[in-house]
Parts: sequence; C-alpha cells; structure tokens
Amino acid sequence: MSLMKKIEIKEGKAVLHIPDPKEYTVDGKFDPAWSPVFYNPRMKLNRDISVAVAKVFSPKTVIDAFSASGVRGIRYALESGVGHIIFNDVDKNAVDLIKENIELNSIPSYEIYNMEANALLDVKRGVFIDIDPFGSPSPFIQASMRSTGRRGLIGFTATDLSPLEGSSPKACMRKYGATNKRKLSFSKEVGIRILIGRIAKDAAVEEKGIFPVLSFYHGHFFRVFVRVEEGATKADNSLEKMGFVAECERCGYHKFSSDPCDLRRCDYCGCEMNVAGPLWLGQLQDKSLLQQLHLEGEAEKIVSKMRAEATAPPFYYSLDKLSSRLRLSAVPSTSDIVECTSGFYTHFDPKGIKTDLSFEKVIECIKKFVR
Ligand SMILES: C[S@@+](CC[C@H](N)C(=O)[O-])C[C@H]1O[C@@H](n2cnc3c(N)ncnc32)[C@H](O)[C@@H]1O
Repeated sequence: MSLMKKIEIKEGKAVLHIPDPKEYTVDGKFDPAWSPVFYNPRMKLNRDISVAVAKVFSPKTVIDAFSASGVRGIRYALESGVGHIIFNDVDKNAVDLIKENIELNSIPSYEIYNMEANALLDVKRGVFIDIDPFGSPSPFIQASMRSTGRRGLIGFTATDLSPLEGSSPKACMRKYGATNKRKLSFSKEVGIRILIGRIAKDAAVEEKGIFPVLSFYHGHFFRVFVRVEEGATKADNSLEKMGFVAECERCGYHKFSSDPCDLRRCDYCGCEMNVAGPLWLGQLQDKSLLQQLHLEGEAEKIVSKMRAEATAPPFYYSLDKLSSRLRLSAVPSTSDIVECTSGFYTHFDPKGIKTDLSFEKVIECIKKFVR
C-alpha cells in the first residue's frame, strides 16, 4: 500500500488521495478497475445525486458497504450532514486508503470494516444503505433489506446494463430471475424496472415493501433509491405492482400487464410480441423528493428531466426506432411529437416520448410531421 503512488483531488467538499491514474494507464487508456483502489471520476454524478438524496432524508447513520476510496461516505458526512458513517470494503488496500482519507477530511464519527458486504450487512443496522458494487447489486439486495430494520432507504447502483437491457438473456435470468430475450426499443426503462422488480421480490422475502423514490439511467449505470417499510401487507402491495411488458417487433406497439397471457399477440397487427419480465410497473420517482433536491450542472439537468416525467405512464416510444419501422424518410423532432401527443420527454432517451395517447394517435402524430 505504501508503494501506491497517489494524487490529491477534490470532489464536492471532500479532499481525497486516490491512486495516480498515470501509473495505471496502458496505451494511453485508463480504466479505474486497473488501479489498486477504485475511484471513477465518471461516477461523480451518481455521488452528487446520492449526496443530495441523503441530505433530504437526513439519516443518522449511513452504511457505505462498498467504500473503495471512501469518497461517498466522506461526502455523506461533509455535505449531507450524516452524523455517523460505516465504511467497508473487502479489499485491504481500500481500507488503508479509506483511513487516510477519513483523517484528511476530519470525519468525526465513523466505523471502518474490512468485510464481505453481506457479512457486514448481517450484523450492522443502517437507516440508509449504499450498495455500489462492481456489476450487479443482486447478490446484496436481501442482506441490505435485513439491515434497514423497520424503515429505511437503500441506494442501489447496477452497471451490468447488458443483461438488464436484454443483450444477455441468460445472465438476466441468473441475476434478476427475469426473461429479457431481446433488446426492446425502450430497453433502458425495461432494465431499470427489471432491477426494481428484483428488489421488490427480495424485499418481500424479508416481509418488506418498497417505494422507489428516485430511479435513473446515466451513461453506463442505473441508480435506484427505494424507501423500505416492514410488513407483510406492504410486501404484498409491492408485489402487486409487478408485471410484464411486450413489444411488437413488426409495428412497434407496446403494452404492459400483470398477466403475460394478455401480451401474446399484438393488438394492432396480430404478430407475436417479445415479452420481458417480471418487472416493476409502479412509480419510478417521488416528485416531491425530486423537487427538494438542490443540484448543479449535469446532475441538475438529469434531475430536471426526471421531474418533468415523474407522472408520465410507464415505457416510452423511441422515435428513431418507430420511424425506421414505419420506413419514414426522417425522424421527427422529439419536441413536435411531445407537443402533438400532449406527452412527456424522458431522460432515458433523447429521442424518446411518453404519452397516454393510443398507439394509433402516436403514429398519426408522427406522420403529420414526416412522411
Ligand atoms: C465500484 S467500487 C465502489 C466505488 C465507491 N462506492 C465510489 O463511489 O467510489 C466497488 C468496491 O467494492 C469492493 N468490493 C467488491 N466486492 C465486495 C464485497 N463482496 N464486499 C465488500 N466490498 C466489495 C471493491 O474492492 C471495490 O472497492
């Protein structure tokens, strides 16, 4: 550890020692996974939003179960006003660096563990738990549910977009227990809803219900915050919000239902549809939370898009994909179609629109602008 070359950086209010990226750059390329302790500057937006969410909920204790450099936990203490932080990482180099960074930032109240996350979550209780692993958070959902006690908040990051979006069906079945055999036109939203579906099912095993309060996609990850409440009825109510979605490959129509038998054939052209699920069909955002978040720059841009779509119906139409299915000469502008359908933009896709109008009306609108 003492041999690791480090640089000093600033992120938010935290001053941090991190491995010198120059030392771990190969052929001009740098991947944070190649350095002895992980620090990814591209995840700053994830942390900015997480810090803002924690500030609103003001939990007494946060468990930062995958701390790496300690940046998240340190920012929760300095910027969200959280009184006590439990840091943890399975890697010894990370734990040494966390200690160094805690001292550098004079964090007053903390614990540090060098444990496997599930083992830690089985013995520690936190009001807010941050699950930010490599790849899928699935192996850690159930233990995080136990750790929250009667009420809590859990933030999950998933970077395994390929199974969640339908590009690796077998991995999706293994990690999420869901069928997702084709990348549907609105694959980003399918992915985040499959992730939340898995969270709801694992919560139910622990007799807990979930309430997603903020869910988004950005670049190479999904991030979901769920409020958790104990009770068998709450768990049952969450499971009632599960279902399936299907898209017709031929005409682009989509439909969702709690019963997959409703989704076998396209209501418009009669073709067989591609069905994905089980997945979460309930709300993705809590609008009142989104209104309380104070952010800047890129993070504010994405949160303002989420505010605007918070009350929109599930799933979006990709204007790119629909235009090509309809063999149109061009793709209409998103703003024209949002206006024509009295619809919504979506942060999932700049060429995506959400609307309560029927599929026929959406097609009519598109054809008004492009032939
Ligand atoms: C993606 S990084 C975390 C990044 C950090 N949360 C941040 O915002 O910079 C994942 C970290 O989890 C640690 N890790 C991987 N598997 C683990 C496990 N099963 N239990 C605890 N820590 C684990 C790795 O050593 C790594 O430092």
